[in-house]
Amino acid sequence: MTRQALSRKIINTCLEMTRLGLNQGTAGNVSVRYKEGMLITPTGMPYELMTEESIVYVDNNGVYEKGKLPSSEWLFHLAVYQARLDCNAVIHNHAKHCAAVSILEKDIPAIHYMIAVSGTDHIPCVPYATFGTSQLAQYVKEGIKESKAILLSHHGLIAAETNLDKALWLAHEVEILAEWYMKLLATNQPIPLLSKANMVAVLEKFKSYGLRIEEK
Ligand SMILES: C[C@H](O)[C@@H](O)[C@@H](O)C(=O)COP(=O)(O)O
Ligand SMILES: [Zn+2]
Repeated sequence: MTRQALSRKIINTCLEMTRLGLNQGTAGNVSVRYKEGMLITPTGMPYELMTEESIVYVDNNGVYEKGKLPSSEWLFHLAVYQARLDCNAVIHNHAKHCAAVSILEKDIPAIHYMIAVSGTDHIPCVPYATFGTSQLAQYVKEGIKESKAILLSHHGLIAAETNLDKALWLAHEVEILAEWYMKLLATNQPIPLLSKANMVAVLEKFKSYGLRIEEK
């Protein structure tokens, strides 16, 4: 895909993220792996105002185009691409239920077999660090090796996948799981979890299940 087409796709993903209720205001950011770096949304710009020209190229050394300012979270986007060679798209948001679970500093455990969309048996919550810092990027780098979706304590969600459509799908699935988890926690009842063996069986089945969401 050309840079122009990828940039349009990034903006459409941002708009769809808002339409799905996964984000508010200028929170969140989206990137795709591109050449020797990535294309990423600019910092602090409402998604509706973005044009293809607003999208910023940042190389693997963190050097970006003159006259443009990339997302304040470019460090953790690069960290994901370094940690996961299987992932080409990264979405970050402040989805309501993901953020709520992250404020409790909790992982989302195996409450439902769809947890396996993360590629493992839980959605980890990585420690808190100030947004935009190398400390946060370091926590993200460790967490994302374990799972394609992670919660950032007192902040939100990161979802990484092979393409933007899949990353958006993953972010949506995790928000639903987070909503169920918050509702379960509110019952004050013990929460039964699927066993390791249950989750291993689902993870195995997912390897051949029709989860292929190709680029539109
Ligand atoms: C303060 C920022 O909103 C921060 O939360 C960041 O993580 C975010 O979600 C959006 O920042 P950018 O507009 O710089 O991408
Ligand atoms: Zn954020």
